[in-house]
Amino acid sequence: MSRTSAAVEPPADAVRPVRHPDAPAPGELLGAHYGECFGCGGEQAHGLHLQARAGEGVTVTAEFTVRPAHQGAPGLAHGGVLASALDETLGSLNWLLRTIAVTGRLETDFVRPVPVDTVLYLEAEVTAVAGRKIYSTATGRIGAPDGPVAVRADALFVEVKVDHFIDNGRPEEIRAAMNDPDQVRRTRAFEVNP
Ligand SMILES: CCCCCCCC/C=C\CCCCCCCC(=O)SCCNC(=O)CCNC(=O)[C@H](O)C(C)(C)COP(=O)(O)OP(=O)(O)OC[C@H]1O[C@@H](n2cnc3c(N)ncnc32)[C@H](O)[C@@H]1OP(=O)(O)O
Repeated sequence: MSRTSAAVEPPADAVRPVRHPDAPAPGELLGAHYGECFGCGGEQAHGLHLQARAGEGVTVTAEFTVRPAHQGAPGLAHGGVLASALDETLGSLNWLLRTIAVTGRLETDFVRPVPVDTVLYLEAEVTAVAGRKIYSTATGRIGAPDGPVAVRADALFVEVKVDHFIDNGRPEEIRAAMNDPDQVRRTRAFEVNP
């Protein structure tokens, strides 16, 4: 059962997404965009530590293991954590477009409960682009990459300038990010125009 709303349906003038020529090759890990990111950062003790891998076209795959820190009901993943895993996987797609974008809307279907220790196999794809709006879709399967679908999502990301973060982020983290040569390099790479 999927009840996708019109807000995440591409408009008639949307175009197919174009993979950036410098996007990582299919099979390559994308790496974290920020060490403290709850979704992908290696420095967040209870984060998802999700690792996304480039696929063909504008697609990615990712895996996320549900840990005890991610529970909602006893022994089961919290729905918000599963939505975070979908959000992070969908967000990582924008790296293949070399576009900085944030989630405007995320519509999630929770199809099956996901027990602790389960590996969630995620796949995501950008389906269309209309100006600053990026439309994408994702599924998360349990047990195996071709296992039963447990969660799925449709999303609208909106392209932003790096100023979005500089103007809105807490100054101490922004300062630290700007002093981290690695973060600056990642951000510059994002800013390259196609
Ligand atoms: C060196 C130091 C610096 C550090 C650099 C770091 C680089 C990091 C790199 C990468 C980070 C990636 C992070 C990934 C993490 C996973 C993804 C997330 O969880 S992101 C967090 C959650 N999301 C938000 O916090 C957004 C909060 N919302 C906003 O800021 C605004 O609402 C925003 C930007 C989404 C839109 O605001 P507007 O003023 O720019 O633009 P308007 O005109 O409102 O919208 C543009 C178009 O989009 C539609 N739109 C916007 N929101 C919509 C919605 N919710 N539903 C439907 N349509 C929507 C509008 O109707 C409009 O469409 P029409 O052009 O008129 O056709």
